[in-house]
Amino acid sequence: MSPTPSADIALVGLGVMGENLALNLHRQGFKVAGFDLDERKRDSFAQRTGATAPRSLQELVASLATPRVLLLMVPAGAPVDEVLAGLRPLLAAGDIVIDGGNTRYTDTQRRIAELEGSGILYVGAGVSGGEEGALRGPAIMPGGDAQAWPRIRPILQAIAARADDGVPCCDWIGPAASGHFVKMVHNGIEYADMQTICEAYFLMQQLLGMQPRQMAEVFAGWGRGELSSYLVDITADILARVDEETGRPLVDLIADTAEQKGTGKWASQAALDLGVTAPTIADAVFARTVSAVREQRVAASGVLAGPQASFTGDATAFVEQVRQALLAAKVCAYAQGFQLMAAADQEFGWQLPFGTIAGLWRAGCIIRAKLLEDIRRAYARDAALPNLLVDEHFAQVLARCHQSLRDVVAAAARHGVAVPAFMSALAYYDSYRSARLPANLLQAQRDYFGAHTYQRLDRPGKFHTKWAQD
Ligand SMILES: NC(=O)C1=CN([C@@H]2O[C@H](COP(=O)(O)OP(=O)(O)OC[C@H]3O[C@@H](n4cnc5c(N)ncnc54)[C@H](OP(=O)(O)O)[C@@H]3O)[C@@H](O)[C@H]2O)C=CC1
Ligand SMILES: O=C(CO)[C@H](O)[C@H](O)COP(=O)(O)O
Repeated sequence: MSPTPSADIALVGLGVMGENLALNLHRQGFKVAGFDLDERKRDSFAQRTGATAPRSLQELVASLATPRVLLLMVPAGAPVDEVLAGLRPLLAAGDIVIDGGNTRYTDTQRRIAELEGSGILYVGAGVSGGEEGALRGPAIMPGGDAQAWPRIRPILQAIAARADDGVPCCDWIGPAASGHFVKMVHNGIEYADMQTICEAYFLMQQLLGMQPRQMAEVFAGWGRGELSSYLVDITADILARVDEETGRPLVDLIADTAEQKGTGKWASQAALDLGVTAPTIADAVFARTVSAVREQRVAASGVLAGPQASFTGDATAFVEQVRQALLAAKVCAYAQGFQLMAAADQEFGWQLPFGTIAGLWRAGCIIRAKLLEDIRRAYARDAALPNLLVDEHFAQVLARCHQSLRDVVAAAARHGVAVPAFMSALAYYDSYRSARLPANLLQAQRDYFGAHTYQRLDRPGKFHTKWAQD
């Protein structure tokens, strides 16, 4: 006789995230079963967790208590479709499938449509925190079929990180693909956060000639103040690390060619599709793409002219300006990310809980930062905030820091140091605070060559001018 199905949850995909989430679930007292195509991963999982690791999806499903809960942690794209195709004939109405990978939200929309009528409850859940977060407590952003939430809530909230006030970093995001959309925006902000930190490092290195060890101390100091965040902390650690073989700072030995898996690009594409201004997120993606053409850059560095100036100012004062510039740019990037979510909210009618989202990003995830508590408070003051920049707290932060952002961007331009994310954050700030922009001339140009019409400030309606004089 086969044993009574009793596992609380099945993990499909026992790689970096899957295995660590399984260990986390096991530690929290849940009975876990796991499956991976790779036999060695199944064996390692069974050894580390003491849980069952059946050899087929059929046996996996048979080991689960009903209604069944399955968490997919396979690579985004075709593997998710493959697993779903294998699972579908094995599942019944009321069973819950959670895709915890970095799935593009449009794929989640498609899969929800494909499962319609099956009774299977589908959840797209963004998970952030990397290997360590998966093991100790990630931030989790589930969205999809709300009927699944009462059943999966105790499981997901038990394994999630907790913010300082004890609130779990996992809450219901909304219907359809909202969970994966929010995770995509998280990653877009992550790209911008990482790029602005890299630009701060680059400026201190290129203009002030600072060594990684000195910059490690600077970042460690910043991490104790208003820039307190996981990414600043790990930057300090990285800069302090010495290569054992050569005795040199390890960071100096790492090739300056960035890779990417696509979530930042998707966030930028979504911004373009939804008509949202998110230049700092997009520039963070472009900063990776230009870094990747290293051979061309090396060749161009011997051909193309740039300024010869060397830095002559007060180094200590400049480091403080860079800190303020980093804070200002960070606020601009978060403002863009929240604008992107607001536009999706309008488009799809998701009713996204912006304050809750900021709250659950306070711990566990890669962008966790002190600033997120301020964002949570901003949305508590005004749930319909048109832009984070106009919240009273953040308007004051920008009032205090925008001049440093200007000075740093100007210094970078004068010395020929590329800081695309700082520059686009400043342009974003200045564009958003400008009551008048030159789009009046642009509209006239469109009307001139294409009779596209324009609107006037002094009366309603659409107008066309016959611009060319005979
Ligand atoms: N790593 C990270 O820091 C984070 C990753 N994510 C996301 O989580 C998901 C998983 O990532 P990660 O754990 O890093 O990836 P890994 O590649 O480490 O693990 C994925 C696992 O899924 C297995 N797999 C692939 N296809 C199937 C299938 N059809 N059936 C069963 N198992 C399968 C793979 O096996 P094999 O290797 O043999 O193909 C592999 O063991 C991705 O969407 C990723 O973007 C999200 C947050 C952070
Ligand atoms: O989702 C994550 C964290 O939240 C991953 O770390 C992210 O996918 C890394 O992205 P990339 O490889 O494009 O830098």
